[in-house]
Amino acid sequence: MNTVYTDLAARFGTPLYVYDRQALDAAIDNYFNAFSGSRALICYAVKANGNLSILKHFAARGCGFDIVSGGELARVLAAGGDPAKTVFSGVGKSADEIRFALQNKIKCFNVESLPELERINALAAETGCRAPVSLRINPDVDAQTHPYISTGLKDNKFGIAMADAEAAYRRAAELPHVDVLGMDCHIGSQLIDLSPMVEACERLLALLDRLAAQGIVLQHLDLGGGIGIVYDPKQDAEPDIAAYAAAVRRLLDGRGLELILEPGRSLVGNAGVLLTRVEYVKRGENKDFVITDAAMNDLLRPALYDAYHHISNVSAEREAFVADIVGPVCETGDFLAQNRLIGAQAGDLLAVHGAGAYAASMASNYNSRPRAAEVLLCGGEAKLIRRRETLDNILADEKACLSGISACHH
Ligand SMILES: Cc1ncc(COP(=O)(O)O)c(C=O)c1O
Ligand SMILES: N[C@@H](CCCC[NH3+])C(=O)O
Repeated sequence: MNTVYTDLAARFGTPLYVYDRQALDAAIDNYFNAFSGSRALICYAVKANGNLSILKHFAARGCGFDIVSGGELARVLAAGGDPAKTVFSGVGKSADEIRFALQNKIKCFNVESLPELERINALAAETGCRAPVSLRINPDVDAQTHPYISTGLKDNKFGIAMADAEAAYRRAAELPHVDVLGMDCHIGSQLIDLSPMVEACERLLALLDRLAAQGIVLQHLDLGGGIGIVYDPKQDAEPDIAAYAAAVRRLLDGRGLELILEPGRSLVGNAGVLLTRVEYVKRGENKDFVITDAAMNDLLRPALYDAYHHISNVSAEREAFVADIVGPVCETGDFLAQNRLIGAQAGDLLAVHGAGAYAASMASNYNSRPRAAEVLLCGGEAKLIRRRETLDNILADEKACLSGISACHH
């Protein structure tokens, strides 16, 4: 029995996300050690877990941030992160988001298309400044990951095609209100074999050389995020960050480029669990179900990608049976695991592992379920870093509009 988890569940209720600061530190140290000696800036990808206390911790550890919305920039600012270490990715940056980022003097826009480049130039002119830009190049490398989280193939919506890249850089160099600083890519997420990332780096460097020959000299190379984590200890191998770092450092040797990385999942994924209580065990003719108080709105990954998360019984070891572990949401796709060998009975506390990344940040209020609380373990101390949402929180914005509706009655 894990008494820490049992105590936390009793104190804060379930479902509950629990993160371990020591594990966050170990993950960031892993990157710092692998890239020590190179000019590398780690820009944590806020989308993986944007909790303000986690951002504050990464900022204190010297990290910058990778954002994909004005909302994520607001998070970085609220957490005391440095906009001058913040890069802005994403295919659909709105004019308001671009203005907000210009006003806050972010490090760089990772530009994903020519129309976006023109818009940034125009808005920088309007704001009376120059916009720092990098072009996100789609290297057409197969990341060999789930198709929904593969981003570096020609058919994906992300980045500027390699074939169009030189012309795009020439256009950027002509624009009066942008400073062309760098080049970036991000080929996908949850990569276990990192050789496609090295291949992408090689392709980008070849492009960088072709540009230099035309007088367009860049200062930084941003290789994105994407390094995977072990979700299933029986199946997954640990990605070799040190070997990846060594390969990248060899390729960059003597080039004087600043290296930027945008890891998300690999910094937080295995630092978190989702604690959930078993409400019922329902035995069926063909199938058994373990019904928990956590659902797809708390952890979407199994429903969305058929993703595997290891699930353990925190309360007791019991005789195991095969069951679907499902939540209370009214969707057949609402499962945390399917056909899983698990020993559990009503009232038991379960831990869903690998829930530090893309769990709380993808949570929703579907079925009017309040989003769960989040706790950060700091040594022996448990700190609440997000209060459990209340029904009042959920209803407030609609209640505020109700009187207008009654006025419409005929
Ligand atoms: C542009 C960009 N950078 C960084 C990340 C973070 O990726 P990961 O969590 O796989 O490290 C993502 C998400 O895949 C992304 O789209
Ligand atoms: N949300 C995804 C990863 C997408 C990464 C965003 N670019 C996951 O849970 O695995």
